[in-house]
Amino acid sequence: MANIKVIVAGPRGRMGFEAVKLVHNTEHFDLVAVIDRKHDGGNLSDVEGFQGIDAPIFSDIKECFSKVEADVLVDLTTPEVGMYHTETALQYGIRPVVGTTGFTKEDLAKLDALTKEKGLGCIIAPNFAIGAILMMKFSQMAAKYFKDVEIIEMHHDQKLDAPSGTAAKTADLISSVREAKVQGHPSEKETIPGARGADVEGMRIHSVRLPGLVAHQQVLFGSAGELLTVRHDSFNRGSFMSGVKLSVETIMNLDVLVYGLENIIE
Ligand SMILES: NC(=O)C1=CN([C@@H]2O[C@H](COP(=O)(O)OP(=O)(O)OC[C@H]3O[C@@H](n4cnc5c(N)ncnc54)[C@H](OP(=O)(O)O)[C@@H]3O)[C@@H](O)[C@H]2O)C=CC1
Ligand SMILES: O=C(O)C1=N[C@H](C(=O)O)C[C@H](O)C1
Repeated sequence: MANIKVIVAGPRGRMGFEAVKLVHNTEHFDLVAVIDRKHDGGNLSDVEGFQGIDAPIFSDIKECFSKVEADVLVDLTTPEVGMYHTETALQYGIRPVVGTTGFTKEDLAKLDALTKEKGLGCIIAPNFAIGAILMMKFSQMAAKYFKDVEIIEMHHDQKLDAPSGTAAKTADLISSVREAKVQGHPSEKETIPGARGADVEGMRIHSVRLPGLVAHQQVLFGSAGELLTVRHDSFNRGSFMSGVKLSVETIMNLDVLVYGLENIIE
């Protein structure tokens, strides 16, 4: 079988850097280009940290798709840019694997429609780490028995979106089995706005941002006389790479939108 031709958007970023190395080091993947707004027209091998990794650099994604033959775009940028890149990839017949978070429900609906129209696979992965997928699945299982849930997600202080994509997806999975319930005292009042966190059908999400953190989440389930905590920690970005690899391989056989790796992990 031919190698899978991959473009990475955001190569100098914390995730993009790891993804470039993954693609470069995977025998059946070829890194055919990168999207980087700061080095248009150059070659990645001339950019600090990428010595020996040969790939043309484009700042304009449409120019890149017009000139380079590719199968998959791996996007690791920002919410607005990521949405534009994903839509453009689908328009050009290229399958997007999107790690970028911060997409709204409307964005997801738009991409679902576009994926169907084009008959192309698209993976939106709020979290690529296997442990994080299990943490979300275990939380979904627990929510069937515990209706009172608080999600605490904790990230580095350079993160742009809140809540995290993982927390939003966890809330989604929990909502699918939990009847909406207003938690806490019915008459509770916030004397400082935001004290009780974001409200998703009565469950609460709290976003912590601190230097030193990478990506962490705990889901607390409370009931009379007991507390269940489900927790996951990513200590480095290497933790996400097996999920990126699996996504690039799997997307070649998909023709629908997949939101969350729990849908493709056996
Ligand atoms: N799904 C998952 O498992 C994970 C997802 N993420 C998500 O991945 C995304 C990237 O995270 P992270 O690597 O930490 O972020 P970084 O800020 O380290 O990297 C973002 C990259 O996007 C680039 N970028 C920003 N704006 C543009 C633009 N207009 N055009 C082209 N490139 C642009 C930046 O380049 P420049 O230097 O020029 O600004 C930078 O290289 C985030 O949305 C994050 O939430 C993160 C970890 C795991
Ligand atoms: O920005 C990050 O770092 C991460 N973003 C993703 C998210 O928003 O859930 C995945 C992981 O938590 C790291």
